[in-house]
Amino acid sequence: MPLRTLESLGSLAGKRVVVRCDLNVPLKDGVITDDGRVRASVPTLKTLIDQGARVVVVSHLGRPDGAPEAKYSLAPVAKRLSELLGTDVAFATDTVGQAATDAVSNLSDGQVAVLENLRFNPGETSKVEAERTEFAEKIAQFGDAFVSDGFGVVHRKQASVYELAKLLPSAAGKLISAELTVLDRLTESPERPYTVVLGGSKVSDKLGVIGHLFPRVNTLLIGGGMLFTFLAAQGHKVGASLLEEDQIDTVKNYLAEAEKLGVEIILPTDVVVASKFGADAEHVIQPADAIEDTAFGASGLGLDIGPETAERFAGVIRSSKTVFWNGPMGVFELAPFAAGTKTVAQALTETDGLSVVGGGDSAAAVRALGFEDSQFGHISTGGGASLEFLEGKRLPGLEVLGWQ
Ligand SMILES: Nc1ncnc2c1ncn2[C@@H]1O[C@H](COP(=O)(O)OP(=O)(O)OP(=O)(O)O)[C@@H](O)[C@H]1O
Ligand SMILES: O=C(O)[C@H](O)COP(=O)(O)O
Repeated sequence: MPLRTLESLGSLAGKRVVVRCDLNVPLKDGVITDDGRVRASVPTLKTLIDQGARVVVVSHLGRPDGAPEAKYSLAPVAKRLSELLGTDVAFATDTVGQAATDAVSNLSDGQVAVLENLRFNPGETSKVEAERTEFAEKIAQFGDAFVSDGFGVVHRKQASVYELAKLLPSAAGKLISAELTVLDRLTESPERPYTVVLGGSKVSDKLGVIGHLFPRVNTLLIGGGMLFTFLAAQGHKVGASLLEEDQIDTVKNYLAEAEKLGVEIILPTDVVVASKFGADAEHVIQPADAIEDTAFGASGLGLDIGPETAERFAGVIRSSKTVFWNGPMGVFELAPFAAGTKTVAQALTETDGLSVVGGGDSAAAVRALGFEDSQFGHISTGGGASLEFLEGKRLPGLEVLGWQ
């Protein structure tokens, strides 16, 4: 069955429409550092406003633990959304309490309200289906229809992504439809060589995906926080760098399996090792198998791939016909550790094949480093979501909308 699109909901004039967006943007001291995901939500919201719907926007931000935490408030996001839509946007200081009830009942046709962070409520991410359903029922009271448009979160079986879609007439928004059109090209006979570049810090999420990519790709380039688990699997010491010790055996198996299947996994040969996590940290370029052999010893932190590795990765990317990149190569937010990410981004702009960047932080990285969205084939709002889509997995947030 194909995905149910917005049109399948018929006229939404005068109806209350709950829209699940992924407005999980990077914030620094309460200021949005990259508004890409807010911009990406605009086409669907504008369509609904133009139809005269009463629009109730819900989203998560970060990973709060089921209770309010000021630094994860969606208030700055609601303000930015109002600027981008060119209209007032009401903000409710809770998700399903009195403030939300008032904000929704005060909406007139064509008006928008944003409710506070879904993940301030334990029901949103609960492992217990009944608890998720109970929370979804509370959100469902605010809508006559549900539009799911948070592509970045369709891989999560969470109340507002999955259960809510079963409680109201539901359909995918324009962002999800647009993302699937491009990502489908990467799953249906991609041009080869096909290279996937992986980095970032959500290491355990992404390590789980790697094995499933083997039948699909020719080369995997490993950078970012996950490279250290690979180095550890090869028997190297990694100082105080990010490491998933319980994944070392899995990674060993990956290395063996990749060799058997003829998939090339290219690991860094040099790493930028820092004395501490900070822009003013002392740092040196170090062979990847000698991370602890610096003045910082076992407290040294690998915060970027080294220049030799970056150039090697760039060469592979430039000669690929299809490249998918998820996760920064280093801590690009700190200038001394941005070079690897910049070299890889530059190479993606130079390949004559299809280049796709996936992930909130990856998209933020390329923009922060001065690249334009138009220099890439596509910038996906989904990090984990796009990766799991590429591995051919059935994603709950898409299945519930009819996608097969
Ligand atoms: N060596 C490293 N050590 C620690 N953190 C790192 C390292 N390399 C990259 N990072 C961090 O990884 C973060 C991004 O990781 P993440 O996995 O969230 O990326 P993403 O997939 O683009 O985003 P998302 O999954 O949120 O859409 C950045 O904040 C960056 O600083
Ligand atoms: O940043 C993302 O990839 C999405 O917003 C999903 O966030 P999560 O990994 O915290 O579920």
